Amino acid sequence: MDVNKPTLQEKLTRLRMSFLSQMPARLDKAQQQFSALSDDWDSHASQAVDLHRFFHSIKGTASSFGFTDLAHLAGEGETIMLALIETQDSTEAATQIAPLGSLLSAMKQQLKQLQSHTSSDNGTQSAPSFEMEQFESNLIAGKRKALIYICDDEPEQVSQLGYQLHCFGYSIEFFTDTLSFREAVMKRRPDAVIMDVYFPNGSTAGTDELARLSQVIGEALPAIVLSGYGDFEARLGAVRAGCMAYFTKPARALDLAAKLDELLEGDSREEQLRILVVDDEPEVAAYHSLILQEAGMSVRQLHDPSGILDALQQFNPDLVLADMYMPRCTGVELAAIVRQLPEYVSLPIVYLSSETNRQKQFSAMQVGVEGFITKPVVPEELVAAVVLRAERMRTLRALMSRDSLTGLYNHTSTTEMLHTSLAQAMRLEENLVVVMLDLDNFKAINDLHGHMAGDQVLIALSRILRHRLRSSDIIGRYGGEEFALLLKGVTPGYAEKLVNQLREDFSNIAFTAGKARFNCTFSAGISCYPDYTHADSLRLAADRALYQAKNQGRNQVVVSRPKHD
Ligand SMILES: Nc1nc2c(ncn2[C@@H]2O[C@H](COP(=O)(O)OP(=O)(O)OP(=O)(O)O)[C@@H](O)[C@H]2O)c(=O)[nH]1
Repeated sequence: MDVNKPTLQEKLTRLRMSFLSQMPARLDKAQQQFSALSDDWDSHASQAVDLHRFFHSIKGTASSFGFTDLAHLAGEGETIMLALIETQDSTEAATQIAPLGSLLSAMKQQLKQLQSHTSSDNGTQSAPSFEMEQFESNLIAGKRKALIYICDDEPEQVSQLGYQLHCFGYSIEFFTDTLSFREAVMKRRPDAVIMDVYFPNGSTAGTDELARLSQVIGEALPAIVLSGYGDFEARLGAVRAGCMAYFTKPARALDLAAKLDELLEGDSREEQLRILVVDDEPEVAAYHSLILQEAGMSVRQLHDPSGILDALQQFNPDLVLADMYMPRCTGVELAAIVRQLPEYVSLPIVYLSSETNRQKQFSAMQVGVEGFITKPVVPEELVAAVVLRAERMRTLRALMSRDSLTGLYNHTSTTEMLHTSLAQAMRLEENLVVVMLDLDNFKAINDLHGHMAGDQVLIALSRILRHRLRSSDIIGRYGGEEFALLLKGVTPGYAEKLVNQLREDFSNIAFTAGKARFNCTFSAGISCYPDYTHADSLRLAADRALYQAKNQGRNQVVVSRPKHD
């Protein structure tokens, strides 16, 4: 762990302090509004709504931050103001508002106490009543190249396999004996292990070592057995050591890569869930964002609901988490605006509010929102509620936009993304590289080795692309054996180098079909914005470059040099 990096607890404490530091000014303003309304309700009636909002928002924020007494006082103020606004009797109002004077004093008193506690705790006072530390320890690990340890006493048998796994995008380290393997695990935990069974120091030394290690470190390492033997004893040893899969030699790198991906929680390139948090209170938005970010989600905050259209277009969220009461427009109105847009009719919207009135919650949901989460939220529950709905959205979207064989974006969505990525590149004034990539002589592979062997090649290429490109890059299966890549913010020269490296690595992957072994290559054409400024011209330029690569003998990359757009 990076000791200089603030922990979740420290970040939350900062937010809470920031909230407290703004309270005196907000209380002063509330005091002025209260005095004005007490003096002359009719002339200042519009301020009543503001004062109600003040109490409502302090109730929600204070409870989120665990300042329960302050939240309770604000809740009393909210009730008084609501009754006053609803009765609309200005003669009664002046007397009914009187208790707010002592309530505001009590809030100031409470604030002083909180400030002295928080500063004497040196900023480390524990946040809300829930188990933040436990939540922190359950966080999803960040993304990086997965580290795989291969332990086999006959390195020559696995070196080729290791090399091919490296081509798929894994970081590989080899060990030839169980002792050095154990030492390495104790120093740095791998993401997964590929372990032989038989070693000179014992016929089941490999799986015995895994079993021993799992006792020492308290959990089984994600492990695959790769053994020359497939007998019952060896398999039983693997099961008892908690191994997830068993392969006998010789194993195909593609099959091992598929199993490793499965072990490493499915698709290691799975994009983060994108959540748009709409709340006019910056600290509250930051607080909820922090919880969702720490759980591995990508979060954007929007404090002014009028920015919703741009935020939807630019961020393309999987879910919107919106406050219900905001000054410019309410959460209900916001949801109705989103629902006016055909492309967002199924986007999940969840309200996050301290509104506890069931009737109000119910009518707020009539505009087609997915749920209602009441503040203060327990982080685990917020994450669970958001993930559940956002993932459902992802699944639906994937069915519509992904190719079923490779899981990559299909032709339609790749074309759409070319347009949106180009618009984004123009806005950010950064490059956008388009790569059209086509397998060489693929028809011959199908004809010689069968359609299923051809499918394995397509899957292998898509796997390499997913492993090796950044999650911000777009990878599409543009046609049968044609792929399109959209690489953001890179130069054509960098893209050429990258694609050439991919081309070389891919050409080294050995495929098998029955007894036959074969390799496959691809050719690629590259074009770049701003050299070309229209989606069609970008794609056509990359296509022309690809055509040139094919004509020049295949297995090469050509960059389009523009004459005119
Ligand atoms: N196995 C398999 N083959 C496919 C799939 N989609 C398209 N193909 C095949 O891809 C082959 C493409 O052949 P061609 O367009 O002649 O190109 P090529 O043989 O790769 O030759 P060049 O592109 O000129 O190097 C055809 O045989 C298609 O049947 C698929 O999903 N699976």
